[in-house]
Amino acid sequence: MIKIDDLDFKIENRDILKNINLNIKKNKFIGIIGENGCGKSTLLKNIYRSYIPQKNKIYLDGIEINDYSIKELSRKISVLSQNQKISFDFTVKEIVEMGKYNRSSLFEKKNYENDLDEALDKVGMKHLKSASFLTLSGGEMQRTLIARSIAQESKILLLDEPTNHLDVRYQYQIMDLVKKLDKTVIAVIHDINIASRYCDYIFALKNGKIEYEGTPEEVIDSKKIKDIFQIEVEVIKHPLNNKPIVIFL
Ligand SMILES: Nc1ncnc2c1ncn2[C@@H]1O[C@H](COP(=O)(O)OP(=O)(O)OP(=O)(O)O)[C@@H](O)[C@H]1O
Repeated sequence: MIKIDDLDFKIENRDILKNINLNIKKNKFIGIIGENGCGKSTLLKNIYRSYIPQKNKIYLDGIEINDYSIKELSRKISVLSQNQKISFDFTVKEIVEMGKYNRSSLFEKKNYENDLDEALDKVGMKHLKSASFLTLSGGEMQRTLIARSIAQESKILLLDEPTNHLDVRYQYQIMDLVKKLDKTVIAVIHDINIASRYCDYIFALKNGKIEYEGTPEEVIDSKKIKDIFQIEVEVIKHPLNNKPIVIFL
């Protein structure tokens, strides 16, 4: 579904990403972990074309991403980024409606209202659909933005720190919700235990390179975590789901 061949990316002559190779299959939940500044957001930005790769090396369904129009790309990919600031006083429903701008034909508009309600229902926000977005709590805002990406009907969801600023309950609620969406997800995740619980496959970046990749069981290992984050940890198995969990020493 998404294939990246030997991507390098420079900003102001500095190598930010080096020799990135990824091959992401449909409906997999992919995590990207790594220390601050190692290039995680830059990698996502290359995928959603906020940065234009300096060489054509990112393919979506076999087609180089620069060959898609913006509208075509927005039908394929939705993005929840770290700095998505909405300063105008839109209602929750209006925010979700923005996800629909890429569906403009009369045929596609037929179920418009239903689709909006369904998206809001999925994230438990239907009762707040007339509320002002700016008055929502952080968790409600995040859920509204997820409803917008549901309305967008894209098959791929890119998330840059989706649990940022959320309390523990919302962190798990949002991740549970995303996991159930039946989409291909690529998420930058800071919390290693959350990455372990939700990801099918993890890429660990170090200085702009993929240092380790594999299932959570393969990547979340005390030596590898020390190498990536320079911290001492012990890795044990979660008593209920058997996933690796990190205990900070
Ligand atoms: N527009 C830019 N101009 C200059 N440098 C940039 C720009 N965008 C990113 N960088 C640099 O590229 C490096 C990688 O940044 P990036 O945001 O991808 O890291 P990250 O792994 O997502 O970090 P964090 O975990 O802190 O969000 C950093 O050193 C950053 O300062």
